[in-house]
Amino acid sequence: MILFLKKAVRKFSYAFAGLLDGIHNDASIRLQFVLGVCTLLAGLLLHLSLIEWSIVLILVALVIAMEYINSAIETLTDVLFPNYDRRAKKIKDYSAAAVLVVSIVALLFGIIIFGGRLWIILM
Ligand SMILES: Nc1ncnc2c1ncn2[C@@H]1O[C@H](COP(=O)(O)OP(=O)(O)OP(=O)(O)O)[C@@H](O)[C@H]1O
Repeated sequence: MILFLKKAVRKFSYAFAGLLDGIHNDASIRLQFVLGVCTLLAGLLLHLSLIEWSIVLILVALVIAMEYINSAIETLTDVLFPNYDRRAKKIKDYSAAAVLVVSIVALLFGIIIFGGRLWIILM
């Protein structure tokens, strides 16, 4: 049991180190964190409902997680293909497209949720 807990703590510390490394060394990840924090602050200001908070939190986490996966794939691709290679281009472009899809959905939900709240306040 203690061995299992030690292993779990070690795994968590690796994941946490990855989290911090991304924030320190990857501009795209940092940007997503900044946008995420701004979104959460806007949510606090606009007093979102429970269901709105649930959607916002899921989407903020999803976009940030996708950015981490995209960066990991980019790093791996750079190792596997140090020179120009059309397979590397495909891998990186598909990976970036995945982030784009989630980001567009998050943006649309943001417009609906935050736009709706502003509409209620301003009317
Ligand atoms: N080895 C390669 N072979 C072919 N095309 C590549 C290669 N590396 C990058 N590319 C192309 O250049 C684009 C940008 O790649 P890059 O590695 O600069 O990623 P990025 O999107 O700028 O991310 P970041 O700035 O976070 O590194 C890729 O989406 C891909 O189209």
